[in-house]
Amino acid sequence: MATDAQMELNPITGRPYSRRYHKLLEKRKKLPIWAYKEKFLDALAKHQIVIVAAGSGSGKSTQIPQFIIEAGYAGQGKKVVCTEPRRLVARAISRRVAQEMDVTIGAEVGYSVLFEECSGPKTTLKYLTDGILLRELLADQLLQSYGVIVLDEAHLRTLATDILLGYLKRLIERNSHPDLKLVIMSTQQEAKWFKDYFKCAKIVQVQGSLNPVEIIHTSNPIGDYLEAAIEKVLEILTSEPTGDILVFLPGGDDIEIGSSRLTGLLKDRTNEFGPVRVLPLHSTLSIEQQKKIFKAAPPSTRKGGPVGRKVIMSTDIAESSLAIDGIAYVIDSGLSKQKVYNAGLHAESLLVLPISRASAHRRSGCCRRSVSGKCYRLYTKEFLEACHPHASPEILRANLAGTALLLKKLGISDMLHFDFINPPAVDMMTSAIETLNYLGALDGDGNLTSIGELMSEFPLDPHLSKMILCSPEFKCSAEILSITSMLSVPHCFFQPREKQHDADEAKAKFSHAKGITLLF
Ligand SMILES: Nc1ncnc2c1ncn2[C@@H]1O[C@H](COP(=O)(O)OP(=O)(O)OP(=O)(O)O)[C@@H](O)[C@H]1O
Repeated sequence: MATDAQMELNPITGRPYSRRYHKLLEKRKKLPIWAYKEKFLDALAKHQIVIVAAGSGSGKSTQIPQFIIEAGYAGQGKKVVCTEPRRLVARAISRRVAQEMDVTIGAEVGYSVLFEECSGPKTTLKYLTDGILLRELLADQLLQSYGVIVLDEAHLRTLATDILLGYLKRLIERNSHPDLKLVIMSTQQEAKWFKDYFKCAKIVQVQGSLNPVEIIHTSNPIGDYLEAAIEKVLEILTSEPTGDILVFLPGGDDIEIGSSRLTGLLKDRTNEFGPVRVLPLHSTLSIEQQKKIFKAAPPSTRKGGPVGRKVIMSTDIAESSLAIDGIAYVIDSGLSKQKVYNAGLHAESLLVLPISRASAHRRSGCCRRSVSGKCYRLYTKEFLEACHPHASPEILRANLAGTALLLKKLGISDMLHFDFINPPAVDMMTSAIETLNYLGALDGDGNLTSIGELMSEFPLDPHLSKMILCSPEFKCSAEILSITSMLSVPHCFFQPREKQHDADEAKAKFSHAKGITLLF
């Protein structure tokens, strides 16, 4: 017979809660953030801006928006939105939250990322990328349709989050939307940045019950981090007790090569290592692949035999954006891919660079949630000491032409005096304004021209939007649209070193005798 708790009706759908809801609720109650629910809601009731300072895995991304909904901040035309810097994370977390709330994804809980809208008229909680919220400002400058805006992972300091912080600060200071509440979520170490910026904000510090981590550096620099990481995985599988392994590598190609090499090395060796599931984790993963990350490790294949494990090979996405349970060992290459703008060449590049000390700390923290763990750093202590304390905010190293155009469209004419949390260098801003002037988006007085107005409607680099707008004159719109599309998405051609020949053959189908390849 169903118990009273099982017969309880979901106030959102009017239907009894499912069994999965009750199972997930038990898990949710064990998250560190759960003990801070009242404290957080009390702070939100009394303050317009609340900073949640919590470590990775405390449950802030999934629970805080639900607490806000339960407390009645949505409804009467107002939504609660939560920004994530990464598309994959917005999708993954919103799906999980829909399950936890026992509703259908795309109905009451939805998400919106570039090229994908999964929400409807009933949506009251929406996860979206910070870039999408910025674009939404163009249609609703006072953000009238939002009751609460949650900026998650603010410590990552993406360009879009920094602009949103500046814009929302201005909106709140001018009292343009007095009912709006702003929640900023960050790791503990970086919360101070936001408190200094928003003096009137209330901080809610969330302490997690974390286990100790043993940190092991190499004594000498490593030549080939991928080989070293694979060797370390095999060593752990052979000599360390049960627990999953998380390997941090800089990019998708390393991850794909590493995963296929490791899978090959483990083939037919279940008796020795137990069943091991090797899983890549990077931005271009499908939803099906991404779901596997959260599934428990495979069970043992024979009675008394070694237990199963997961080995996840990931970019920095697992560092603080996605919390994965059961990790006992972290292997850290000490590297990540970072976007760098070269103002001289007017070109942006993705470079493999050393991580910051804060990043190394976060990576090691990934193995201290459920069991006490070990973090193997594939670099020396001296290497770490030479690293920057924090990654530099994207706004200090990015091409700002698109930002300048957007701010102009939002009526912020004096970008040089805009209150950014970290103002970019004056010459970077001047160069952005010069670019817009050169493209005809601004007139001599720095005002938006009519073509500048149109350009700002495209979620693209201003060079590309100008190119599209000029293409009808030269009767080449179809070609320009293809080129712009290819330039606006991540690299479309996957070329694993081990399958170079097959990859080249597949790519050759797209080449044209009259086409040329430009090598910079
Ligand atoms: N997409 C998902 N699928 C399955 N479980 C998930 C998913 N996302 C989160 N979880 C579960 O919810 C827990 C809390 O995750 P949550 O993302 O809220 O933590 P967090 O404190 O925000 O960490 P982070 O800063 O790393 O995102 C995780 O430990 C995991 O058990």
